[in-house]
Amino acid sequence: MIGLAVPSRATMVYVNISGPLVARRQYSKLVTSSFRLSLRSQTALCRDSIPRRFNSTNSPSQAPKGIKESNKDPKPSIWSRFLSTGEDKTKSASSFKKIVALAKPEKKPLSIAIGLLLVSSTVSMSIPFTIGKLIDYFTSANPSIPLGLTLGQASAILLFIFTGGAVANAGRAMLMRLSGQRIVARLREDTYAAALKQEVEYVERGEGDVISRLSVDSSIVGESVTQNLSDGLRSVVMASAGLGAMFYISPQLTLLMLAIVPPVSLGVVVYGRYLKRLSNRTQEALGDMTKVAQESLSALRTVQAFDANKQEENKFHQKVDTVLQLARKEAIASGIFFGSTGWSGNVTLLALLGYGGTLVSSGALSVGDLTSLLLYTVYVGSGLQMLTGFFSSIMRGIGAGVRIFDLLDRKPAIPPDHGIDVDPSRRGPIRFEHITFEYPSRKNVTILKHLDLEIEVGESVAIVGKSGSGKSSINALLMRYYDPVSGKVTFDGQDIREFKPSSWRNIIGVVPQDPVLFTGTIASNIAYGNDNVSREDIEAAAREANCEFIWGMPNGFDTQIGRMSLSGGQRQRLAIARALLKKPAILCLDEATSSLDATSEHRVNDAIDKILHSRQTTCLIVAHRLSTIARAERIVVLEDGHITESGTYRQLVNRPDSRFRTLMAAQLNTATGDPSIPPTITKVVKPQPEEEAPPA
Ligand SMILES: Nc1ncnc2c1ncn2[C@@H]1O[C@H](COP(=O)(O)OP(=O)(O)OP(=O)(O)O)[C@@H](O)[C@H]1O
Repeated sequence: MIGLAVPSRATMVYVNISGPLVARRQYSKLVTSSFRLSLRSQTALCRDSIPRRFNSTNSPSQAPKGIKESNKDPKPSIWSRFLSTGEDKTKSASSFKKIVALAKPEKKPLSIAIGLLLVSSTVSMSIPFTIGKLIDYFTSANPSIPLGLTLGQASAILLFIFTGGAVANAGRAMLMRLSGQRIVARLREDTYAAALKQEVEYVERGEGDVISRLSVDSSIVGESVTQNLSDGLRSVVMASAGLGAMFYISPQLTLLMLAIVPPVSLGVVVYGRYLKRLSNRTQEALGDMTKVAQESLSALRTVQAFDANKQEENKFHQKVDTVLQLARKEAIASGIFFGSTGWSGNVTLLALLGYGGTLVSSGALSVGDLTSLLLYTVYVGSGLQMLTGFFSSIMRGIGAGVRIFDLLDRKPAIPPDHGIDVDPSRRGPIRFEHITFEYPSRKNVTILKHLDLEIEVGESVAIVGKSGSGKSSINALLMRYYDPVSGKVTFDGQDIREFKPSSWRNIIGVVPQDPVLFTGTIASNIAYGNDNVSREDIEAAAREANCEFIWGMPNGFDTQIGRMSLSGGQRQRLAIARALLKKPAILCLDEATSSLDATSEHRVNDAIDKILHSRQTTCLIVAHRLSTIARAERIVVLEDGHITESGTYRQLVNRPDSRFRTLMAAQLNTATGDPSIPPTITKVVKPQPEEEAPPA
């Protein structure tokens, strides 16, 4: 086939045969880089934040939006794939506008780049003309050069012009790429900030598929405003300047070539739209795939303990297969598209050569002009082909933009910065007033039913109840991760919905069951979220939380720790220190000792005791262990969504028909297998002195 190559952006685009290659290369680049990026960022970003109830199996109710939509119509008609719906069109139009707006801060470098693009394209477009003139010069019996230049002078001028073109091209590529990367960086930061503002449910359930938006979608959008814009402009310049030059050389031959443009343009539009839809589905599928990988890799110990490698491989295989099926569809579509456009290009060239040959024979056209014209045809063809790529990339960018702007524009159900600030020194009772609550994702299940609970300032209250009775949900409401369906939670007589959630959460210290430690030093983990604290404050909090083990470590508070490098009890005490450093008005302990052995439990309880006795801190304790429960001044029993019993430990165990006693007896029986053990005595195993005491 015709082996002419014309300069393209990074590679040479070979007319007729390279279309499918380019498309395939771009696609495989997209898929592999998406996976690489997603996986890398997933692992880095989510290493420490696996939600407790995170579920990656995509039941229809939990599937991301796009997948849910595609599941609704398992057999869409061929045409429905090409045509956009009204809502889709509006979203795409607004996404396009926002993508253009993203480029605004880059106006200066982009304008320079466009100027350089025009220079380099003009130089490129002069090549066929020059080659034609050179052929005529060498084949003429009476050669002459315009302006009376010698061949040497003309060659020197041409070399100078081509060098200038190459420099302009290099400058254009550099400026475009840098602007693109800056746009991607801004987009990522904004997307990340928007994700952090969302309510926990949205992110934990993977609804926003934040990771693939951060990694893949932002790159696609960034590319579409810069690289694609640059390529698009270049191809427009190539196609239009090429056509102009062709008209100048031979209008008849140009009209012959133009006969092919309308059908190709229609194909470009249809193919572009199809690609956009396919690309959206591919992004969703890639998101699913990385979620599966992320979940199992972050739980590698469990996977290996259950010898579940094969099971995980199968799960991953299914997700990879979905991506592959979509890639197959795109491969078929691009094969048909590029095959047919390539074929039409070849036929046009042959027709031009045939008709042009007769014009040369009749003396109506010189050999040089025919050569120029054929070269311009290749340029125009290549320009059109690049426009196809440009169109489909823009479509892909718009699709990715829709997904990113969905998240950027999303109003969180509980905006963290709305409301009034809470004075950190403020103290007051907490009241749960007639609370009815259901999780937004399970609206048909009422977890709390008209629950009333009051906790006085400085009082410690333990909530007990069967597993799944809603104890942690009470904590979640207090933290304002959710709002009740009806009723209200008040602090010092004021509805907590009036407070700015970030400021409200700041006066609460939380010690969860499985505390998360972030990569960094012990000191930075204790000071987490607290920028202005001294080393003395950190050490004091650690001392108060019985974290003597820190003084025994080689680098003390500067020891680097990862998520898994401390024991459960040590992590728990570090979490207590972290909570204490805030000097919180309210402390929430969510099953802080439930997974610890007796020795660690004792040390943690000892730390809890100090808080209960020495501070004016209101404590809400969700606990299973008797040893922890008994420390609270008051115990409330949660059953069937409301409080059924309330009193001190002694009051509750001595009550006839005590529900608390039944609950605890069941626990003890399960633990010991001995139904005769009375639940009235809290036995705390005296620990062996195991750790170095902290310096006073
Ligand atoms: N994010 C959530 N979305 C939907 N349902 C949830 C969510 N979190 C908890 N649930 C459900 O709400 C109910 C109460 O859960 P909760 O965690 O409050 O119970 P719990 O008493 O703390 O249980 P446990 O003692 O086992 O930790 C359970 O049925 C649970 O499956």
